[in-house]
Amino acid sequence: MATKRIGDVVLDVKNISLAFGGVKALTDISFDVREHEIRAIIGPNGAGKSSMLNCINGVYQPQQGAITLRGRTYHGMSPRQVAEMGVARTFQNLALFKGMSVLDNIMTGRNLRMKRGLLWQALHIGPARREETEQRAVAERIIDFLEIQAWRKTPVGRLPYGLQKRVDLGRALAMEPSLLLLDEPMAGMNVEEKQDMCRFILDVNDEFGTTIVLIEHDMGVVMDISDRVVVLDYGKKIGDGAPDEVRTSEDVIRAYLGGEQTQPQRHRDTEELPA
Ligand SMILES: Nc1ncnc2c1ncn2[C@@H]1O[C@H](COP(=O)(O)OP(=O)(O)OP(=O)(O)O)[C@@H](O)[C@H]1O
Repeated sequence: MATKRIGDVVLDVKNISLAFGGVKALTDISFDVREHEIRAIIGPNGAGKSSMLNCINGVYQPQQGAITLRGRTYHGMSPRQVAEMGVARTFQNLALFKGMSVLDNIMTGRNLRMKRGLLWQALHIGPARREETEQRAVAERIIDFLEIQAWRKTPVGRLPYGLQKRVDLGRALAMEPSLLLLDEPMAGMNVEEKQDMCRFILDVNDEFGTTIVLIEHDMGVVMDISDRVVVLDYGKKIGDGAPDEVRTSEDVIRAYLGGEQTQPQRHRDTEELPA
């Protein structure tokens, strides 16, 4: 296998602090993400992982700090503006239209790329029709890539959970992102579904060159596919480095195992760090 080429920093997260009233979700968090990297964010429940992704895609506006994507620093940008800069995400709790087909759900990811307005699309004439045909071709290519051709006309709500997660990935890929944020892509999956999802994430990273930031509770998966890992605990960064460095860090082991006597609810059975 060819050596993976990691490039320059594309996302720079600097001194981010975010609070909800008295709850400090994130305190002074800094880390960077390099081109073509798979960067994981891990930590026990409530550590601030989803809040971090929500800052990166513009859903939350941190009270302090700055996020810079490819040299552009966010200043009160909306999620749509961040998406237009090439950032797409999947969600912990799927954000799909259950009654719509696989193809139509993936087409919703193309909306950002549509040049013609809604009126043109509704009238379905001339350039709008041509554009829709082109957009459908892209959606069909994504369906082939994710090996979900057999269900392209099936309403998403009828699919098993693992396939719904794959469609959610397809909807995000339809935005042709340069930075893909994955919020617990393996949650609720069986072993076989996890293996498939791992393969697709690695293929997206490899074949499209997409940079990926992912939150995941399954430590085996994180250690297998990530280039570097950030560890959060109670909103603070307690580790940052290659999977092997993080795995052997005393602070990280303490956060996962040490708290077990006092706060068992913060731990999930899939969360254990492998020996
Ligand atoms: N919209 C919100 N309003 C109020 N508090 C919030 C909000 N979002 C997150 N929090 C709080 O911020 C802290 C961090 O939550 P967050 O969901 O980011 O953690 P997490 O690491 O993603 O947890 P999990 O693994 O359980 O999904 C928690 O104390 C949570 O209750």
